[in-house]
Amino acid sequence: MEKIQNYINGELVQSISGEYLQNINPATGEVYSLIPDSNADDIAEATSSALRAFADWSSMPVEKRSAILLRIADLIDRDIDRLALAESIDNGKPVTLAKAVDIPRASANMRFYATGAIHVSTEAHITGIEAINYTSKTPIGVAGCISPWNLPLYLFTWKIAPALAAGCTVVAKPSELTPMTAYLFSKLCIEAGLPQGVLNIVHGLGSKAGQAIIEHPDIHAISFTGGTVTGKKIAATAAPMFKKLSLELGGKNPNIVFADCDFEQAVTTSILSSFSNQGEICLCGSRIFVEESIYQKFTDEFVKRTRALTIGDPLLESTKVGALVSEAHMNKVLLYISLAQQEGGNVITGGRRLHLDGRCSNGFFVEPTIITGLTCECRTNQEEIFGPVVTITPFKSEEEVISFANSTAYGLSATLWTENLKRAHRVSSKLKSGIVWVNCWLFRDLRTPFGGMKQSGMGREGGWEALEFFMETKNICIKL
Ligand SMILES: NC(=O)C1=CN([C@@H]2O[C@H](COP(=O)(O)OP(=O)(O)OC[C@H]3O[C@@H](n4cnc5c(N)ncnc54)[C@H](O)[C@@H]3O)[C@@H](O)[C@H]2O)C=CC1
Ligand SMILES: O=C(O)/C=C/C=C(\O)C(=O)O
Repeated sequence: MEKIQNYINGELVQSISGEYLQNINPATGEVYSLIPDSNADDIAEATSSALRAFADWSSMPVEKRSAILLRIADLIDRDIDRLALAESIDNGKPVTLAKAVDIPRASANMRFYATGAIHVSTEAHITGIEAINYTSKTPIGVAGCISPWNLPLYLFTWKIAPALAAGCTVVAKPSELTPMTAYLFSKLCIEAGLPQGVLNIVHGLGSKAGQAIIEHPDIHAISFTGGTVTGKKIAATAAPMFKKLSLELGGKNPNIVFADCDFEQAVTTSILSSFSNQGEICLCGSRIFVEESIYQKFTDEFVKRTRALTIGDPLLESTKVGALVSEAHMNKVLLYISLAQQEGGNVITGGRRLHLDGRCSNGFFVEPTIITGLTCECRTNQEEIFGPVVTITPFKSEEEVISFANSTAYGLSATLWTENLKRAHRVSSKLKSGIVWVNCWLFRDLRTPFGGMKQSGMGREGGWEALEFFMETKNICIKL
């Protein structure tokens, strides 16, 4: 059985304790590899290695740093089939999705920041004839990057690329549920000639290895994507240490469909925003609000197309919905479906675990599920489920749907469907979300600020904001 290894000081090594955790294929329920069960000792070693590497990496000409990161991007592209297969086996997502979205985005992340860093510029402020102020931006030091299991290599690279491009060295921890592509990535870093210690990848549990990253006094910036509960815990540890924090947390995103929308586009994209990646994307539109006059028409069509989705073996080309990431997560999703029924909801399609035939008979599959008849205040409509479960609720007016949309503790993204430009602009301005998509969903431009309001997090990723996050700003005032 394959044993995943940590990547510390440029080498692949086992954890200091020599202990391993089991890695399960969620489509079959079988253990298929082992993960180092790393602890604070491994994090200490990784951090020492990152500290040693910092002087050379941060002072290397940015063009040279960029060339190394571009080589890594090229190697991701070269290995796309292998990485997509590994991602699908580790996470349960359809291999077609991993190949079309996850892996191309991982190389795009590397390329975007490798080239972006070359164009960083700083400001000068001329204070009359008396002084010149200029601002320098320098890498903050060792950064800690902690990524989740839903978009494993996609979000892992989304954090480490800006950190490395900015000149930081990194201690990173991928999710213990999906460690495989980060492990394969460490081999690509060695092949690309990334200097030793610049990136260190330590595998293991969040409560042990992850927590040790947050607590380590020589790690000055933490970039985290994951659940809001974990984000709060991280903030509680890191804030008194005055660490810089970027937290990209959960969502309970509204998908608002006005009667004047392009109906076909709204339904087609709503299927994607509800059930892509088994609904395990923090941007999924899990609360669908439909204007009363088209509520029945929308619901009928949406149900029809949901029932047509092929749930199956993630390795088959025909599969549109794969397995949920773990048995525990599947049980959480099923529990929310029961809760919805207790709260008076009608499950109008889906609602059950699926046992497929053949090799996937013990996999963690849940039918795409649509629930109606719930109030906005109930727990089903307030808490993040993070699975293939959506609710549909009718609304009467713009004011009403804005209050429905803003009624949760989250504020990550919102989608709205209307052909009326003025309405699109007016409603967007009133939505308390970090991201608003009008007549589209998850249409990404990596230059744009990405992140949430309220309990969806703090800080923004993407574009210059992510590069700046990993830098320290200094103003130098010269009296003339
Ligand atoms: N992108 C997102 O918005 C995500 C949201 N979630 C939400 O969170 C819920 C719980 O999922 P989990 O797997 O438990 O996610 P999590 O938020 O606990 O895990 C994300 C990452 O944080 C690490 N981690 C956990 N505890 C830590 C700690 N104390 N210090 C440092 N790192 C720590 C994990 O090892 C993993 O690498 C999901 O059901 C979903 O609702 C989960 C994953 C991604
Ligand atoms: O950067 C993106 O395009 C998407 C990010 C998605 C997440 O952060 C998530 O699902 O956690």
